Amino acid sequence: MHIVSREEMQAIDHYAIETIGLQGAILMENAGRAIFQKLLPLLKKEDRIGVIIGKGNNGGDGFVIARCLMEKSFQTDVWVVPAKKELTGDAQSHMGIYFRAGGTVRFIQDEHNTFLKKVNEYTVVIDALLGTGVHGEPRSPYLGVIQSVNQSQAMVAAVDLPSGVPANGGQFTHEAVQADHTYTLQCPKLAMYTKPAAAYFGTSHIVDIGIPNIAFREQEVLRRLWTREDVLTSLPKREAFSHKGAHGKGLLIAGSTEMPGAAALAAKGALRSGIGLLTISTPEEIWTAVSTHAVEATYVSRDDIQFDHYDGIALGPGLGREKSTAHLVKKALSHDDIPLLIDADGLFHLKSYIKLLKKRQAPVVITPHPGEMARLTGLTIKEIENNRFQTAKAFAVNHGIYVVLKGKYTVISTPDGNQFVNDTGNAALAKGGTGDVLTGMIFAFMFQHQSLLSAICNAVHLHGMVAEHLTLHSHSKLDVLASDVTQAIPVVLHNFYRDTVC
Ligand SMILES: NC(=O)C1=CN([C@@H]2O[C@H](COP(=O)(O)OP(=O)(O)OC[C@H]3O[C@@H](n4cnc5c(N)ncnc54)[C@H](OP(=O)(O)O)[C@@H]3O)[C@@H](O)[C@H]2O)[C@@H](O)CC1
Ligand SMILES: [K+]
Repeated sequence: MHIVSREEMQAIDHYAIETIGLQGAILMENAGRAIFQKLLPLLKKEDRIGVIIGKGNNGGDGFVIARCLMEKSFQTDVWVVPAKKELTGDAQSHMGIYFRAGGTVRFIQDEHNTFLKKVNEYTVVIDALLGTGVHGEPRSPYLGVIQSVNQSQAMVAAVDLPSGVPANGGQFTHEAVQADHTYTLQCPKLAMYTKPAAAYFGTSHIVDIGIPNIAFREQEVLRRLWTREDVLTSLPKREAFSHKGAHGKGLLIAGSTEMPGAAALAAKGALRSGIGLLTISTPEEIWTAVSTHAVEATYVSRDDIQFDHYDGIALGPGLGREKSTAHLVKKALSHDDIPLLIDADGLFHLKSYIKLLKKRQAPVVITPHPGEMARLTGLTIKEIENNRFQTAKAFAVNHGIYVVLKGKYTVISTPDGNQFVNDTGNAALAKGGTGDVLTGMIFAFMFQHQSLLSAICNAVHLHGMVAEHLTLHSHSKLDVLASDVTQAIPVVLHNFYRDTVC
């Protein structure tokens, strides 16, 4: 499923209307009807419903929903913000259809006090004020209407976007509709996966309005959600006659005397995700501590590493930021025909050797959180968070690497500019050590998947699913530990393999 910017959505709409000939009024009819069908199970006959309509096409969708509600005899008031003559185009057409079908409306500017009273009495409000056409802070009278919707106790169902939320996300501080449900038309907009916009959506529903796929292909939208179906069709199949050497001989350079746990967690993540052979390089003082948790691994001293012996290298978790560990990053980068995964303190050192990235033949994957990304790019964390998609893509393309920018919605960017968003996981993962487990999972998958991209995306997806599994069955979001994540990988993998179509 594609994820689009406001401009891409407008271009896709335009293509569907002008080139394919699927008229705007038809798309609007499809949108309103499809939203109504999805909304219907949430409605009760005794509900008092207010449909609130703005002057653009978002309002036009509202007229279609109002007609569907009227046909099913729901108690509905339709409130219109602009004067009648301000409505144009498809919205005007659907207002006409609504009137000729027997509908009536009230204008907020004529009955402002009644609107304020009524909005508090509604049990359901349909927000069809502003959609992708909004720019900047909602102006009067929209701002006041948004405030009264937010103060009401009604369940708020937003059409396409909660009104006032910019479709492209980014920083904003103005008031916007706080929806309980948002019915996003055709495909998600960037706002759904960025802060602070994502918090306004409530439960998101994607509504198919019939725009043909060719419209997306023609616009070359390079961003999409990585779905459960993607995982099920790309999980690796283990050949009956395979042997341990066929599933990756990996070197994990991780851990320090202060952070032995990071090495253990990354190792456990890799071992639980199917790596064939794992060698861990940690300071010798902590071999015993780490090997208690990773008995299946072998160990190598930092001075004795033979980089060429491995199919891939992961480095960084708990490595430490001393100069003595920096040369390991340089050495790993210099062995340019070995795939490399860099995380945590490895990313700290990477900044000094960033030019080596372009010289490599084998792929590099980095897994920064926004703080690490800020350090690598020289931007602030705020700048990263406000432009997650753009900064991650620019870094991936400029350096020819895969960037896994972690967060509530982790964004995976490829060297050729494609981006994939992960929507699994929850706040149980907001804890030290869970990133180390993810590094281990990606590392193990790198050796076993058909493509590096599906290896990375599947690991991120399953890591999130493990958190969801834990909080659904046996844990709260507070008490999940990174070691719990490693222990629950098997049940989640088991469930996925049960459903797999590989
Ligand atoms: N195109 C299609 O095929 C389909 C589109 N569909 C639907 O159309 C929606 C997009 O429609 P849209 O482009 O008309 O924009 P929309 O969000 O309704 O509002 C624009 C109006 O708001 C106004 N306005 C802007 N900023 C403002 C502010 N800060 N404060 C106050 N007012 C502000 C602006 O006025 P202006 O500022 O330009 O004078 C303009 O009049 C989309 O989200 C989806 O729901 C579906 O029907 C499927 C088919
Ligand atoms: K809306």
